[in-house]
Amino acid sequence: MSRAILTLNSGSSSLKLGLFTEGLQTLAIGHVDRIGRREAAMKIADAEGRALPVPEHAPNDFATNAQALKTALEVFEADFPGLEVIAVGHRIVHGGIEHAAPELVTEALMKDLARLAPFAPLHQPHNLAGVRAAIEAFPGTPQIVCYDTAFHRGHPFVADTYALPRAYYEEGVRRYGFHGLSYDYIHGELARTEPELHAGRVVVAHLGSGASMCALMDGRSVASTLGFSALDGLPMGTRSGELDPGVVLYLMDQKGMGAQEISDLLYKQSGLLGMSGVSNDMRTLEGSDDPHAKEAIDYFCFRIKRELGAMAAALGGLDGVVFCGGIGENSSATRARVCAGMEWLGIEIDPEANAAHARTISTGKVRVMVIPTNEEIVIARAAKAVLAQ
Ligand SMILES: Nc1ncnc2c1ncn2[C@@H]1O[C@H](COP(=O)(O)OP(=O)(O)O)[C@@H](O)[C@H]1O
Ligand SMILES: CC(=O)OP(=O)(O)O
Ligand SMILES: [Mg+2]
Repeated sequence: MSRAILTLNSGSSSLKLGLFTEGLQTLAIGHVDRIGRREAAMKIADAEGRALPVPEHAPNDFATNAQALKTALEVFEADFPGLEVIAVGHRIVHGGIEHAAPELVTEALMKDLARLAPFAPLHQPHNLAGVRAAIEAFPGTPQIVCYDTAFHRGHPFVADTYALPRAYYEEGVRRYGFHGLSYDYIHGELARTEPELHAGRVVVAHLGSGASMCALMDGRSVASTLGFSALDGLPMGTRSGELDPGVVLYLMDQKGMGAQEISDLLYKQSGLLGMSGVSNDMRTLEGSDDPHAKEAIDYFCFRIKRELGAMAAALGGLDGVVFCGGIGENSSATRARVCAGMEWLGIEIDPEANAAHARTISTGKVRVMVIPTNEEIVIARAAKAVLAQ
């Protein structure tokens, strides 16, 4: 029987599972896409990217995150019979002020993390449901959590605060930033393969269903476009991104909307979906000739460009840009749009390298790279480290 570490990562529309040896070699990565939609499906591949069998499943096996997780675990067990899972690592989106280092799950910790659910309603409840499901599936096995907010906790005060009365900052109304596991991975890859660039000023654009950008100085996060919740900054699949708080006051005062209604609007009906009226999925938008789909893409790219300028200012210059996440890794059109007209900042793209998704796609003084992110291995490393403590 071989021993393995399992990782779970519940995104807002997808679920990723990783299976690793104790030595952190990848055995398999499973991916359930478009959860809750008719096209939802699971893929599982070995370390070389070769597809492994997915047994027949009913259409509603992936109707909710919890169902998708149950189905995915069955697929893993069928493909790896007799496996002994020695630890399960989980991505938890929000760690709040108190939680940064990866840690073992206890009942008290689960309660504490559940209190943060209102800060990240699209993620935290799914994340915690994943932990509960894994406890049930692997009773007695250590469950380890690591936090998407942790990588940003060293932000300078000006990048960590809002201009509210001080008491709000003290009680936790801060700019946390997210996608920290992804940025941690990219920082590690840069340190390993591009040490000079790593020592410089790099903006990483994590563009998936959730999207954000992070300014790295010498490998440390100094600013992020996401703030208190996973709603700030860039527009996302179904989330508005940055919004004048006056809009929220208007919705309350003039339209009589309550908190739940506004929350649904901003988390689930806005962003690429709301603007286009077509889809939250970049692949669908790129294939659509609806003018509103085009406008949604225009806005997405414009905001990334604007934030890139802002982050370069926060860094006092720019040496590199890294694209990652489902859109960042796969949409050459988005990368080309974001980089167009940025020569003033030293950004120039080689169209052929960009179309081929090459690791380096730039010709100018700023190095522009496409690095596939790997939140799963970051979770597995954390789980192994906590096990060894
Ligand atoms: N080949 C592609 N071209 C354009 N967009 C893509 C492509 N493949 C994936 N995407 C987009 O990536 C996004 C999902 O990113 P991902 O990082 O998997 O999301 P999540 O945040 O749910 O983990 C979707 O908008 C999807 O359309
Ligand atoms: C924090 C966040 O937006 O996560 P995801 O990209 O998984 O939705
Ligand atoms: Mg994601």
